Amino acid sequence: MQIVKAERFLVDGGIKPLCFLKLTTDSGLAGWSEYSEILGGAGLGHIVEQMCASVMHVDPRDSARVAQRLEGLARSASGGLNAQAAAAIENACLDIKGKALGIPVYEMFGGAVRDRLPCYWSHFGMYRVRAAHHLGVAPLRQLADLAAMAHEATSRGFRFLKTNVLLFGAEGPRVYMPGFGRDLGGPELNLDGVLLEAIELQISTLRDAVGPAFGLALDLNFNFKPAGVRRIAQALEPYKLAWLESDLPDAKSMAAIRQATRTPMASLETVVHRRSALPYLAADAVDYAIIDVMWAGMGESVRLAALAGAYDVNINSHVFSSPLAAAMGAHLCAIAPNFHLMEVDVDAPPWVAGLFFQSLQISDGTLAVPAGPGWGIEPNEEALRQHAIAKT
Ligand SMILES: O=C([O-])C(=O)C[C@H](O)[C@@H](O)C(=O)[O-]
Repeated sequence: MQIVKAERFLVDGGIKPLCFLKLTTDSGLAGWSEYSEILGGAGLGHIVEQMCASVMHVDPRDSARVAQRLEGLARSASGGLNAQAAAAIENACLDIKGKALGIPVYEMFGGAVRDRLPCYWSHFGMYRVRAAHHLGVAPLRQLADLAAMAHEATSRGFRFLKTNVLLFGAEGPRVYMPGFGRDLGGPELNLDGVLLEAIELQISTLRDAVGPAFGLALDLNFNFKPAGVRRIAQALEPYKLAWLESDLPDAKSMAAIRQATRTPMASLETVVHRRSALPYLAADAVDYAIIDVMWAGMGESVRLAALAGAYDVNINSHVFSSPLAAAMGAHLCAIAPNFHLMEVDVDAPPWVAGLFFQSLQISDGTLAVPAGPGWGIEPNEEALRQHAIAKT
C-alpha cells in the first residue's frame, strides 16, 4: 500500500477555522487527521503539504517509520510547526492502518483499558462570550449568565468544567487573553488587584452555582508570569479548584508555584516531546500533564503519557478543535493507565457535527471512546466542501 495523494481542507468552524488532512492510498483507503492553524499555526498547512511530498509512495502502515523520517527531516528546526505537521501526517497514517486492519487506533497501542472517559466541559463560557451567535445560544453578558450556564452543565450530567478568565466590565464581557497577543495586558502579563478580584469573583460565582463537590478548573493559558500565577493559585485556594492550568516556559518556576500552593497545578499542553516534558516531571512541577495528540502525534503522545506515568502523574487530553481532534485525544485517554480527564468542547456551531459521519457520544459526564476502525470519526468530504473557506 502506498500514499498517492495528500489533500488539505480548510473549513469554517464558526468559532475557529478547522483544518483537515486526507491521505489517499493506491488501495483506495484514505486516512484523516486534524491540525490547527490558530494559536500560532499560521502557515502550517503549507508545511503539511511540503512534508506530505516526502511521504508519497511510502506505506502509511509504517506509521512509526514515517514519524521518525519526518522528525529527521525537520531536525534542524525541530518542534513548533514542524512537529505539528509531522503529527498530522502520522495521525492520518494511523487512521489508514486502523481501517486496513479493521480496528480502532487504540488497539494498535495495546487496547483500551476503559471505554468511557470522564470528561470536562472546556472553554466554559469563553465561546458564549465570543461567538454565541454561531452557537444558537444566548450570549453570556454577566456573571449571573455564567452561573446559569453552570446549572446547565450540572443538569446535563457534567461533573467537571474548565473556564478561562472572563471579564464582565462596563464595556461588556470579554475573554482575557493577552498571552496570545489578542488583548491588552501583554507583553508584560502583569496581574493587578482589580484583575485578581475579578478572577476570584468569577470562580466564587461558579463554585456557588455548582456546589462543593463539582470539579472546577481555571485555565490561565499563557496570560500571566510566574508571580501572577502563584498569586492566583493561592487566592483561589478557598474555592478548592480541581486544578489551575498555566503554560509557563520554565519548569523550575512551575515547580515553585506548585510547592507554594494547595491548588493542584496542570500544564504542558504545548510540550510535544519527552525531552521538553522531562524537566517539568523531574522537578515535580505538575499534578496533571496535559497532552495534545493533534500537536504531538499519537506515537509521541503515548510515550509522553508513559513518561508522566513513571512520575505518578496522570494525564488530561488537550482538545480545542473539532470532534476529530477530540476523537484522537480519546484514543490516548482510552489506553493510558495514568488517565485523569478528557477535555471536550460542548459549545459548537450546529453545522460542525454535520462535518462528520459519526458523532461523539457524551452522557453522564463521560465520553464514549469512538470504537470504529481508525479514529472512529470520519469527515464527510461533501460537508467539508460545503463549508470550505479559502486556503491560506
Ligand atoms: O488550552 C486551550 O484549549 C487553548 O489554549 C485554546 C484556546 O483557548 C483557544 O481555543 C482560543 O483562545 O480560542
